[in-house]
Amino acid sequence: MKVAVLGAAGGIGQALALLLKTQLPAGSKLSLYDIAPVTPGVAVDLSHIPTDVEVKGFAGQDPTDALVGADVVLMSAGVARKPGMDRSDLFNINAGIVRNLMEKVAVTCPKALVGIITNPVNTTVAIAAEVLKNAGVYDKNRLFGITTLDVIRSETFIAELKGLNVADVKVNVIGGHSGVTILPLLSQVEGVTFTDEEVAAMTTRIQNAGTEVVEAKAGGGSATLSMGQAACRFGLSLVRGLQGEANVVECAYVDGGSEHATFFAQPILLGKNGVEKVLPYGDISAFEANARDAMLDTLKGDIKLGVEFVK
Ligand SMILES: NC(=O)c1ccc[n+]([C@@H]2O[C@H](COP(=O)([O-])OP(=O)(O)OC[C@H]3O[C@@H](n4cnc5c(N)ncnc54)[C@H](O)[C@@H]3O)[C@@H](O)[C@H]2O)c1
Ligand SMILES: O=C(O)C[C@H](O)C(=O)O
Repeated sequence: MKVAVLGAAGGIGQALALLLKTQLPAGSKLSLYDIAPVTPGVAVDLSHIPTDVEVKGFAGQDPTDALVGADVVLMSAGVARKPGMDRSDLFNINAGIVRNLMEKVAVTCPKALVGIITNPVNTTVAIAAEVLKNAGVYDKNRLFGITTLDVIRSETFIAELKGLNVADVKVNVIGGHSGVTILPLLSQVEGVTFTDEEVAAMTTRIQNAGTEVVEAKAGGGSATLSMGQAACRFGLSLVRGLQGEANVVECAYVDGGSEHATFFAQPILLGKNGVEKVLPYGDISAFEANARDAMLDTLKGDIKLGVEFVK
């Protein structure tokens, strides 16, 4: 199994690479690419950790060598938010970065499962899809916007609020990955009841959690360590699916035939070809149905921006 991380010298990339080096199955290969010249050094550093995962690092303008033979590509290349910015403010720089990298993916490893971390995810995933379509290699089951950070935040915050063991808390988060498009389905959390006030406050906290980190880092970037953990969880789930493990389910932002929007985050069953099945997200409360319907214009606008950028 070969996993390539694009943006591997960055805050997320280095955390993710460390977690993958220690958690990928024995015999895996980890390929690190970034434009930053330090990247081969990051790989040498990681290679001294005694696990059976071979690490190679690549720097420069062309990711091709890092992508050859990749089964999974996780992309965090791009710029991060500073206080006062929205994720959509990253579009001007990150759209071109994602397009250029995806053009290389399309040629070098068109069958790889690709997980996009680079913001604004609602838009960059649409860009990635258009690039793959233009190259004639688009398979909607192999492209994912990684929204796992919203899931692990939900699990953490609910466990804290309700005094639960976080390992027992499972939450679906649907929609997209920014502001009102992040919708945790609190009504479905087993063994927990929330007052209306708690639902409103918890939903807002989860939607604003990225901004919470951006402000706390005071100009030093956005979530990197929690995102490294989230991307590792999702990347390992992709690998487990590829290896034929049964019942691997994650929420992700996919082109899954949703009635709501071309791309929509919801639970998916992962398998040997990526998305095995898009799962229904189940019954939701009136509050959640209203929030879902209210987000759709924003989400569709974000997607349109990505499609038009490539056209
Ligand atoms: N999906 C999510 O939930 C989520 C969570 C946190 C952050 N993010 C996003 O992830 C991205 C990365 O965040 P970060 O904190 O790691 O930023 P960072 O600045 O620490 O790292 C980004 C890395 O990308 C590299 N890079 C830039 N252009 C490149 C290119 N063309 N090819 C290869 N590498 C390139 C940079 O050299 C840098 O090492 C940001 O867009 C951020 O908003 C997404
Ligand atoms: O908020 C950001 O800009 C980064 C990321 O999308 C997050 O949710 O932490």
